[in-house]
Amino acid sequence: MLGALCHAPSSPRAEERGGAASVVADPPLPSAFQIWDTAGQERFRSVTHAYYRDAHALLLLYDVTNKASFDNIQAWLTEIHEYAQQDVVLMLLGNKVDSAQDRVVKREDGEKLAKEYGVPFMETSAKSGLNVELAFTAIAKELKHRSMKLPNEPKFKLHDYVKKEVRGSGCCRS
Ligand SMILES: Nc1nc2c(ncn2[C@@H]2O[C@H](COP(=O)(O)OP(=O)(O)OP(=O)(O)O)[C@@H](O)[C@H]2O)c(=O)[nH]1
Repeated sequence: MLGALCHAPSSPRAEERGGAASVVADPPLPSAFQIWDTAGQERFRSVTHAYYRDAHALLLLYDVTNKASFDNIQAWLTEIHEYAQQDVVLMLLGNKVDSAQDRVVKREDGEKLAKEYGVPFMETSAKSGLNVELAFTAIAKELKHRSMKLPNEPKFKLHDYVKKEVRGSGCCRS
């Protein structure tokens, strides 16, 4: 699954492209975000990039109980490199950590992959809510800081923020 975030301007300029509507940020200060959930399945791959090519941020999710979803991440990253905006904010999320007994992808594997590609990483659970708000808050803060570019404010560091705020699943990390 791939989540795409776009700044949503107050009067959106939506463009129909190949059947997909994308919203482009016009004003420098976003007041809201549009969140798109795109299909993660291989058979939709050829149309998915139409949904995320104008996105300002992409949340790349795999399922910690499904090794194939983790193995797909590299292909997604290659795709994103080709089709997404050059300065798109990326975040890798290992979801379903509430299903500890079914876990097949270790946290360390996610961390390693994220490090390889230089993207922030955290494990999440849509079921328990673990780190879900944090993931969106971190992306929102990054996009806000980028669009405001206040010269006297210290630069927001997404990686550092995520490292400081991230919570573990309860079993292994506080
Ligand atoms: N236990 C658990 N189940 C989850 C979690 N997130 C999603 N699910 C379940 O996993 C299944 C698939 O969820 P979807 O949200 O459809 O997955 P998806 O990745 O969007 O699927 P695609 O449309 O193929 O991209 C559903 O049955 C969800 O209820 C989670 O954090 N924990």
